[in-house]
Amino acid sequence: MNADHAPPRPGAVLRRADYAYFFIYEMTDPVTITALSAPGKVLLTGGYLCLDRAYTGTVFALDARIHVVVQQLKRPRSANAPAGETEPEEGTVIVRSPQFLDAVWEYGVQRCENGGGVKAVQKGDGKRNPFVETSLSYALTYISYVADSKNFGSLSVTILADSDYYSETGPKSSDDEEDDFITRFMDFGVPLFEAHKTGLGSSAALVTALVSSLVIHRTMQPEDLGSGRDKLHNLAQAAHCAAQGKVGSGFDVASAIYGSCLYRRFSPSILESIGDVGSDGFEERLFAIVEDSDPKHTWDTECVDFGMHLPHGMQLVLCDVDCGSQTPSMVKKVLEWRKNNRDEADVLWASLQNNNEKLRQELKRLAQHPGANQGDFTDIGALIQRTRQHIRTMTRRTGVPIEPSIQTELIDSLTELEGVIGGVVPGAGGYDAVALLIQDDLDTLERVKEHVANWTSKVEDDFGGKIGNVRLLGVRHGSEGVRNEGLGQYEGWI
Ligand SMILES: Nc1ncnc2c1ncn2[C@@H]1O[C@H](COP(=O)(O)OP(=O)(O)O)[C@@H](O)[C@H]1O
Ligand SMILES: C[C@@](O)(CCOP(=O)(O)OP(=O)(O)O)CC(=O)O
Repeated sequence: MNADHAPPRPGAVLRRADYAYFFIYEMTDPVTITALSAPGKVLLTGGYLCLDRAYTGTVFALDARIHVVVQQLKRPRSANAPAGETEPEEGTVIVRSPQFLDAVWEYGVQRCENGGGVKAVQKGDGKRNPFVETSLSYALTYISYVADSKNFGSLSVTILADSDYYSETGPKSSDDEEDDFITRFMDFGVPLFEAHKTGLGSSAALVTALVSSLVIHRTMQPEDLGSGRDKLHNLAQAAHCAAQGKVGSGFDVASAIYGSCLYRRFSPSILESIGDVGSDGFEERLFAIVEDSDPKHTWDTECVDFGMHLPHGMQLVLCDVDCGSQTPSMVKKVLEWRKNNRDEADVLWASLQNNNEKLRQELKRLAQHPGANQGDFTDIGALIQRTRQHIRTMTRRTGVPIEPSIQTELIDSLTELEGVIGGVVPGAGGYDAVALLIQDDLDTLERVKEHVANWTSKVEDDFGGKIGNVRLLGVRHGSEGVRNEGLGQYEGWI
């Protein structure tokens, strides 16, 4: 590393040595605490379709967010330390998720030979958290490569999640601002791995907030978040895919970074040859992926209209059915059916894409021209119904419970309520939470709440499923992606 390197010109494309400049000159006295959050998601339309780049998905970011606070426990060795000074002992990263019982993971930082990067190695024999572990390894590898230093000091990382990510949390008062504030971060009182997820995309929000906070903490300033967003997206997609053990469409990570958007996925080949942390040359491959510097594998994610809002007078709510579905096996079956029935699938996929696009355009038109519809969302309701018809065809033809009949019954009955515009099974569908577009007023909210509180199914499900308690989650449309956070809200938790 050359400490005499000249500062990069403002606006210049940064090279590795430039990062080293920042690390030496700007980061020798690093900020001691960094806090960021990233939102959960709901894929309103485009489930299964958006796995293929030929189609798109409309994804809404939610106001339920996962927060990560990084604190520097021990400063890294100064870059100006005299040559030959012995390296201090290896750094430690302690990760806590204090809302859950026994959710503490302690990692040693292992430097790998032959450019293999930096591996977070869990100490002790507690249950591993692959999303935390992989995010640490990927973020620390990237940071150490750009800063040309493997010295991080010791870090403490605290994860805090909004209540609606998990079903255990009990009904949250959704129209009482004060209650919402008091219960912002709940003590869930259960071990993390026993918590029932509501399907808002906790792992994507977590990975995004975790890698972003570490990179900002060590190689950028919080003000750089906007300009660094694309790189953080690339890093978070790579880490999330590795932790999941598969390349999904990545819509959840994209919305965690950019917020609500029309999403077209990246070409899977971009991440296919990255290899494992520790393999020879891993750090260089990861760097090329994050910096988008490999001309053979250029990032081609499209997030159109990101940060988009719902039309004035409309709100998005979710009704949790406390059941959950198995997305990977559903995806496998749907894709298999598509492969074996290509002609039929192409017609169905095209009809869905076409109608979903009309729905998105109408939402956009109304958002841009408040008052154009005089509060009448009938057209939106009709487009939602059409999309659902296609989804039900998909359900019948694939034999996968995307919109099983007990969900049809629930959504139909909700749609009949005054003020409810329409509802869908978002994402992969199944027995997950249903998403409703409603008129944004307290009476409608009250009607929905009451309806689901007294809900009992009267049909026999076509896939044998059962709905437990249905409850209106407190979560709403959030639109914004990853963002810096103030520290006041974490009092008592960090
Ligand atoms: N609050 C949290 N603290 C630590 N890890 C978490 C937290 N929330 C989620 N995770 C990690 O994400 C995993 C859940 O990811 P996944 O099964 O993909 O669910 P989701 O559909 O919510 O993304 C958990 O098993 C855990 O590893
Ligand atoms: C099928 C999909 O297109 C959408 C799945 O959406 P969900 O919102 O159901 O996802 P999970 O939270 O991971 O279960 C798969 C994908 O796009 O990766």
